[in-house]
Amino acid sequence: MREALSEWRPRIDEEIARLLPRTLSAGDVAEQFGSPRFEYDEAALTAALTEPVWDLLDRGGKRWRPVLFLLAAEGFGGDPESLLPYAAIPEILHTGTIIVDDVEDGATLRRGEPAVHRKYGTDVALNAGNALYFVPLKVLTDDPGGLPAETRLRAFDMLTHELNRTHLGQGTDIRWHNGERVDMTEAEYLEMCACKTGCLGRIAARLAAIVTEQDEAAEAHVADYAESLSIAFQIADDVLDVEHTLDGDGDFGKAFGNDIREGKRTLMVIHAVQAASEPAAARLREILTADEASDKDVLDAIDILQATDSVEYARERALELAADARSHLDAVAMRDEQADQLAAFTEYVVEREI
Ligand SMILES: CC(C)=CCC/C(C)=C/CC/C(C)=C/COP(=O)(O)OP(=O)(O)O
Repeated sequence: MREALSEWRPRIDEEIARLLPRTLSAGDVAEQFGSPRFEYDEAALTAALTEPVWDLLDRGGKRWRPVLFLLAAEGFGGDPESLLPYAAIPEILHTGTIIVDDVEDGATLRRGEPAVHRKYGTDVALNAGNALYFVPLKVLTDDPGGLPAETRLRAFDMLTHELNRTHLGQGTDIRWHNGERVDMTEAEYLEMCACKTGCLGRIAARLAAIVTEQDEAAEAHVADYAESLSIAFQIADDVLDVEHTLDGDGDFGKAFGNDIREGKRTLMVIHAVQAASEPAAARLREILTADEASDKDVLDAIDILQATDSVEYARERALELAADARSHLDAVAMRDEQADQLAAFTEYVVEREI
């Protein structure tokens, strides 16, 4: 899987650059929005719209959603080379959501450097991040794959549905946070996660099925594979945040105790609140809802997660979700080589260390 990620990465970035030029010229603006009524300042346009986005893209990111798209599309018999413009869609959307998410969470670091809003201001970050949500619509309008009109409508319909659900999931998480709730059930948590995180994976998978004209059953199976994979990814990511905090590992690209300081409701937290003694659960809630958690608070919270075996529990759930993803894949008729690579993806997700 790691090979597929590094092999496709430069091609994916080329496509993103075609859709989002690093330097935005007045000509690009005219092409996209019609003749301007005044002379645009090219440097200002670039600074407002593309520089912050490329700053974030150049810092890294795994690009696993486009690779999932390419493998699934090839597995369904499509030509990945000619479908590359569609591969950029989930990455561009993902980039928009992490910029906005960092504003909403008050995050300090992203991919090892100041979050976009910390570096460029909240106004610039929100505007540039939100603008990314519209780029996929332009890809479908421009129609680089020469798709029939009804296929493009199917893709529009899918994007509308999944992006709405992403915001429903994010909204639910924000409400829990603002309401200082930590007593959600695991089922509620997994549903929130399926929306907030799973929908972006579903977009990559469903798009692959749609542009290669698969039937609805195949689209549903590959979407369910991607949803379980994405939730496993999220849980593994949350576990890594705890592990890297304990190791003091700066390479992870997030601040010490990032998730605990942000008061993030993770599967570990939900499990610990249920499994801990009343005083320990109350202490965990106090830390997660504090305006500012100290280093000692972070370590106390991690102690509670460990004492209740919540880190181990989350790791096991991530493994179960990875197995569930593989079972959905088994139901899809796909070329063996790509099906095997997509199955290997589920192992990569839970085994990765960064
Ligand atoms: C509507 C809205 C704002 C929704 C927010 C949704 C959101 C930010 C969910 C978190 C998803 C997640 C696991 C990000 C890390 O992805 P990754 O491990 O692929 O990160 P990478 O690209 O840095 O590798």
